[in-house]
Amino acid sequence: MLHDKRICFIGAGSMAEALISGLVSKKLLPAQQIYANNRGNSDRITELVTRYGIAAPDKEDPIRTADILVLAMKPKDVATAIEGIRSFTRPDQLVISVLAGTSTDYISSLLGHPAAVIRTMPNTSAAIGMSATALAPGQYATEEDMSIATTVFEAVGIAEVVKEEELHAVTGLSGSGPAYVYYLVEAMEDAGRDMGLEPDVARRLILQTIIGAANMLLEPGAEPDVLRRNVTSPNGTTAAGLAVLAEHGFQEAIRACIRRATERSEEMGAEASVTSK
Ligand SMILES: NC(=O)C1=CN([C@@H]2O[C@H](COP(=O)(O)OP(=O)(O)OC[C@H]3O[C@@H](n4cnc5c(N)ncnc54)[C@H](OP(=O)(O)O)[C@@H]3O)[C@@H](O)[C@H]2O)C=CC1
Ligand SMILES: O=C(O)[C@@H]1CCC=N1
Repeated sequence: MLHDKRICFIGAGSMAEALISGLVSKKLLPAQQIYANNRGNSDRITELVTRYGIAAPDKEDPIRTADILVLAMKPKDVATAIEGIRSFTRPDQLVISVLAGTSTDYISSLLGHPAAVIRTMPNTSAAIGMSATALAPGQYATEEDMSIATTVFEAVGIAEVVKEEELHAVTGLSGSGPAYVYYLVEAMEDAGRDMGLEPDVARRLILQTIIGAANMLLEPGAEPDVLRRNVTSPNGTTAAGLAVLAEHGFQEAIRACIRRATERSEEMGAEASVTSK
């Protein structure tokens, strides 16, 4: 479906690289049909061209000729970025946004035409084909547009269709989510070091524990509270450890973290639209 399409990334940072890496390794379309541009860091573009074999830069042409534009700059930069490319865009292009907080209507208004915009929230695990992505169509996007966008994100992980207003919560949960897991690993590694374990041994044990637990949860009928109880022997080590987590407000901390990240997504969307005024 995408084999003859041209995709141009506007913004070439971490998220663009994760998607490019995933798309190229999954061979969803030839790497030479993928373009990336940014505000002006040409070394970064050269790095992506060399690393993934994507097409060499050409400032205006890929934007004019692309079938799909992927907006991948920070939300605060979207107005300036679109101002810079607006005259090269076409009304029939599909616009996929990965921007936190930023509404499809706002992007259409910046483009100045009823653009088919699909708002998405992937995560950086797209780089290894393991993103958890949610997508929502803007008011001018068709079913075919959604089908194309879903194909893109299914190539780099799983894709779930949600209502646009739910994307703030998705951002707090799974967009930012990899960072929470890395933070947990950092804390577990510190603890392992404190207990005298070799860091490389501790890392291997921690990662296999996380992978094993995630795979247990993927088994049919698995529930986290049941699995947790299965680990927790009465008066044993797990019960002792979990009691300390409860004393430190672990569950409340996680809920507050995701709530705050969700609110921040809402704030960033509002800030981006104020900046452009
Ligand atoms: N990082 C993540 O885990 C995730 C990020 N996102 C979203 O992805 C988007 C990008 O985030 P991330 O990749 O982390 O950010 P980065 O800071 O890594 O990259 C931002 C990119 O945008 C470019 N840019 C800035 N201004 C313009 C402009 N006017 N025209 C063209 N390009 C411009 C920058 O170019 P230059 O270097 O030249 O300044 C840079 O290439 C954000 O909106 C974020 O909400 C979504 C899901 C997960
Ligand atoms: O931190 C951020 O704002 C972006 C959005 C989700 C992950 N990173």
